[in-house]
Amino acid sequence: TRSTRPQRLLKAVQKHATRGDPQSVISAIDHFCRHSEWAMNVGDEKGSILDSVVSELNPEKVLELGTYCGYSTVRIARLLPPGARLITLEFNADYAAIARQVIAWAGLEDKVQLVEGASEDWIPRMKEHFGIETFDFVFLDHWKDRYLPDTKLMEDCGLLRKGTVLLADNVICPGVPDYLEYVRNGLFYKSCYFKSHLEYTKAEDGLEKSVFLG
Ligand SMILES: Cc1ncnc2c1ncn2[C@@H]1O[C@H](/C=C/CNC(=O)c2cc(-c3ccc(F)cc3)cc(O)c2O)[C@@H](O)[C@H]1O
Ligand SMILES: [Mg+2]
Repeated sequence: TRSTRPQRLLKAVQKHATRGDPQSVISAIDHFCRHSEWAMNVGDEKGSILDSVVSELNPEKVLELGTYCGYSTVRIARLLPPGARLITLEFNADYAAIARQVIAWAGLEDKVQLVEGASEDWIPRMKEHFGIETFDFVFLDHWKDRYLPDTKLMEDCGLLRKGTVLLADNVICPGVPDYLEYVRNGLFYKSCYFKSHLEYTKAEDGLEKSVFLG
């Protein structure tokens, strides 16, 4: 049977990227998505904004919601200091299998824990299962109607502390209106918008950075 797009993306990584070199993995995926097949990775333009937020924050404990093929997982993990940990949640077994191989090709498996399952099932288990008290940084890039309920769930589970940074992809395209209203007009966050473009296109999109006020 015909291969899937994530499988073809992984093949492109294995063909063009150097094992143990995260930047070459990122470049191989961006080239594949720009010149062969579009895929819903955060991409190079928004990825540079993601890089600057992570580099400035130097987080120890990171949570990613929605691994997909592991592109943003590699972007974030490559910037983390030794001993820092990234937990990424992915409930599609096929995507998780591809992402594990992409993360391994980049040589970042020691910094990353890919958990196969739904965010709403695993967010409440972060403390007892992973020994996580609070997260320093959360990247939201899963189903767009899950951003707001999962943010409220993280609050309720005490996983956010004063200064925790949430960075949300796709706040314009496809858009997350309920989440935006909550972090911009609610009382719990200081929020700002980073205008950019939808990955590999000229359409507008952007990232919303929201700092939890505790
Ligand atoms: C509750 C739960 N738990 C665990 N994993 C979960 C989960 N909910 C979803 N996932 C996982 O995360 C990824 C899903 C990503 C959803 N992203 C998008 O839909 C998306 C779409 C576009 C887009 C823009 C314009 C278009 F014309 C078409 C598509 C761009 C993007 O950047 C996107 O992120 C995917 O790997 C899914 O299995
Ligand atoms: Mg996205």
